[in-house]
Amino acid sequence: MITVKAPGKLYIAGEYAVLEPGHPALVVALDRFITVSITETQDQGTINSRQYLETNFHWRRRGDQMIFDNRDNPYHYILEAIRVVEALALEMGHTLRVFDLDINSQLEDQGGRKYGLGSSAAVTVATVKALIEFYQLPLNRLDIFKLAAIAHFNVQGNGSLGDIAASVFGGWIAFSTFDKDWLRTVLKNNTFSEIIASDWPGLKIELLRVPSELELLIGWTGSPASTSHLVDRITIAKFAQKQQYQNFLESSRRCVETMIKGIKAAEVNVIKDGIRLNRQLIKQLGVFSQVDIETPELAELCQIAEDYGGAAKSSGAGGGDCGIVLTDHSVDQARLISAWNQHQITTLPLTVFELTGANV
Ligand SMILES: Nc1ncnc2c1ncn2[C@@H]1O[C@H](COP(=O)(O)OP(=O)(O)OP(=O)(O)O)[C@@H](O)[C@H]1O
Ligand SMILES: C[C@@](O)(CCOP(=O)(O)O)CC(=O)O
Repeated sequence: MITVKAPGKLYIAGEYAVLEPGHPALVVALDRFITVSITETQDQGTINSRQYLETNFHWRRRGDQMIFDNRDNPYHYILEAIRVVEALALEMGHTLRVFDLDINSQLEDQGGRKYGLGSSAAVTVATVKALIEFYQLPLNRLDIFKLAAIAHFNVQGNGSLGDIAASVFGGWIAFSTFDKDWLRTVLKNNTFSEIIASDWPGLKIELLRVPSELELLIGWTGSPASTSHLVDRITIAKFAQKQQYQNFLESSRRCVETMIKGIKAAEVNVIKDGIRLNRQLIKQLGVFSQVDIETPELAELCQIAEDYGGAAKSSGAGGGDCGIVLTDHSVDQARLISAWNQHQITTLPLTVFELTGANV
């Protein structure tokens, strides 16, 4: 049996603008994981997720096809990840085999409510990593990003794939997305080996080291939000409010680039001010798009954190899920957390997950 894991993530800054190439976001991997185990079997394989226990998934192999009943299927990301890696394995001359997959997630609470920590990305990355080990494909981390990004893109279709980058590379990263029209075109005309070997136009993944006094606090509002639904609504506003959207893109780009410089120069105040400016930009985007990105619960979470000297904003698509706070020595974290508790905001006790030789 082979067991691999992939971490969840949170966006720190640059959300929505990062959907356009050339507009960076900051994103971190967190020390909560989705684990995938793969075991070779005969004839019939199962796909089994601890979070979907009633819906065991049965499949057979007919030649190079997986045969299953689509009505059983809550496993879109996993199946697409398998399809993509197996297509590459075939191109590389491997014979496909039958296996059981077992999935377990730490990215939701006991009651099955998601925290907004990128479970769809983590399950895709973990499945890709498991299959790559199973077929012993000689691939590097950027290859894994590309395969998982293709699988996720084929299912969700409207994300930047920064969540996949965080889950593959770990730590703090500056991420700019690639040209989606390019990917759509090459997927129709090229082999996976060719696509993996090419430079993806626009794609930039830079690993960053943040100053050690900078700490990340995460507050959870307890209400899940649908990222792809929120992104669709912003996409409508992008065409209806062209000029305001362009202004948003430009301001977000400048703001995140300043933050990246601040990180490299270890200037904590520049980074914190960047969070505050990015919060305002995203709030304005919500107002002119008429999308509730910073909900009243997220606004309260941020206000409390600001009262104690933290720099706070909604994380990711907003509409619920989590808010993030950057703190330094000047912030009394214990009092901030106790104020959050009094307002039904749950602190998620997570830290940034760095990939080291030992935990690749
Ligand atoms: N433990 C799991 N087992 C199998 N599939 C999972 C698991 N966790 C998540 N998924 C897949 O990911 C989907 C959830 O993706 P969605 O984009 O709604 O949430 P998310 O990625 O956690 O959220 P966010 O984008 O807010 O970070 C599920 O519908 C399922 O297809
Ligand atoms: C709004 C967006 O920029 C960030 C979404 O973040 P999250 O998955 O809601 O944490 C969308 C994306 O980058 O895919």
